[in-house]
Amino acid sequence: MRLESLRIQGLRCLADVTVPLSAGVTVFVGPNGAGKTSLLEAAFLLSHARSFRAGAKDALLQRGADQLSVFAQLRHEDGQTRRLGLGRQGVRWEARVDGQVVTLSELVGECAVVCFEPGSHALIAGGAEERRRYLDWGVFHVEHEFFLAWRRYQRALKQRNSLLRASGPVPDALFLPWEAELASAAAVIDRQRQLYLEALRPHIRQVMEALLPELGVVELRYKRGWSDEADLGELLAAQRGRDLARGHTTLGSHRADWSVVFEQAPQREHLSRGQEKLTALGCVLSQAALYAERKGEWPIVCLDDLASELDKAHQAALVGRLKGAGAQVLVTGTEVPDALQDTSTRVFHVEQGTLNPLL
Ligand SMILES: Nc1ncnc2c1ncn2[C@@H]1O[C@H](COP(=O)(O)OP(=O)(O)OP(=O)(O)O)[C@@H](O)[C@H]1O
Repeated sequence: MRLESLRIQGLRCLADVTVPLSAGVTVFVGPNGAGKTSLLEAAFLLSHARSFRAGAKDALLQRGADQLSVFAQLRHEDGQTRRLGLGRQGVRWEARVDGQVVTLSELVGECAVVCFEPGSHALIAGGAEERRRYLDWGVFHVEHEFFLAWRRYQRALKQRNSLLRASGPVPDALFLPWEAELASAAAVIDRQRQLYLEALRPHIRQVMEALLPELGVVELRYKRGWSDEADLGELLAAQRGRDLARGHTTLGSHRADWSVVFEQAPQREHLSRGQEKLTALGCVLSQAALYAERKGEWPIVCLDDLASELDKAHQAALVGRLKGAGAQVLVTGTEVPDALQDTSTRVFHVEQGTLNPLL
C-alpha cells in the first residue's frame, strides 16, 4: 500500500502542509527542529491513533491551535483507494474513512505504517508496555477477533481495579463476574498473541540472520502474564488479597511480555546499544514482512533519522531490502543518506514547518 498524499494541519510546527507522495523512497531533509519527524508522525498516527514519540497526545497539537487533522489518500496494491482522516478538536478525536465517521480502531485497521526511529530501541531495552503495543498492533492487523477480546479485557480490568480501590469492603460476589470475564478474554488474547509470535518466528530468524549474524540463532520468548497451566480466574480469586493491598490487578494479559534472545547474547544486557537498535529494526521489518505475507502488500515504512541510527553498510542493506520488497519508504535526515543518492529518490526540503520539493 502507499500514501498518495498527506495533508497535515495543526500538528506540532506543521500549520498546514500538503505532501504529494509517490511510490518508492521519499526523503525529507532539513535542519534540526524543521518538522521532518512530525511528517512521519502524521502518517503513523493514521495507523496507530497515537504517536511513536513518548509524551502526551496533547503535545501533538500545535501550540495555540485548537484542532489538528491528518488526511491521506491511500492506494492499495489492488488499485483500491481510501480517503483517511483523523482529526482532533478540543479533547475529541474523530476518524473518517471515505467521508464516513468510523471508530479509531476501524481507521487503524485501514492502513499499516511501521516506523524505525531513534526511540525504537525501547522495544528491546525499555519496559514491557512498548513490546505489548508492538505485539498487539501486529495481532490486531491479522486477527479481527483479537480486538473484541482486547476491548472486553480492558473493560473488565478497569472494573476490577475500581473494586480493588473502593473505599469500603467489597463482597467477593462483585469481583467474580469481572474475574471470569478477564479469564475468558485473556484466553483469546493469549492464544492470538502466541499464534502471532509463532508466525513471526521465521521472519525474525531470517531478518536477524542478515542483520546480526554474529549473534547466532535467535529465539522469541513469550510470557503470558500469569503462570502457565494455571487458570487465570482461579489465580485472580486467590490473589485478591494481594491485589487489594496494591490497588491494582497484578496478573493477566496486561502483564504479558516477550523478548528476542540470541544464542550469543542470552541476556539483553549482552547487547550493545547498536545491536539493540538493529534488533529493534529486525522486529519492525519482521512485523512488516508478516503483514505483507498475510495481506499481500507491504506496510508503509518510515525511517526517522536513518543516517544517525545505522552505519552505512546497514543503511544500504536496509534500503536495498525495502526497495526489493516494493515498499513505500519515508525517510528523514539532515542530509540525503548515501544509500539513497540516486535519481529514483524523491527529496523534499523541510524548514520551519514548510516543504519544498528538491528532486
Ligand atoms: N505542540 C507544538 N507546537 C508547536 N511547535 C512544536 C510543538 N511540538 C514541537 N514543536 C516544534 O516542532 C518542531 C518539531 O520538529 P520535529 O521533531 O518534527 O523536527 P525534525 O526536523 O525531525 O528535527 P530533528 O532533526 O532535530 O529530529 C520543533 O521545532 C519543535 O520545537
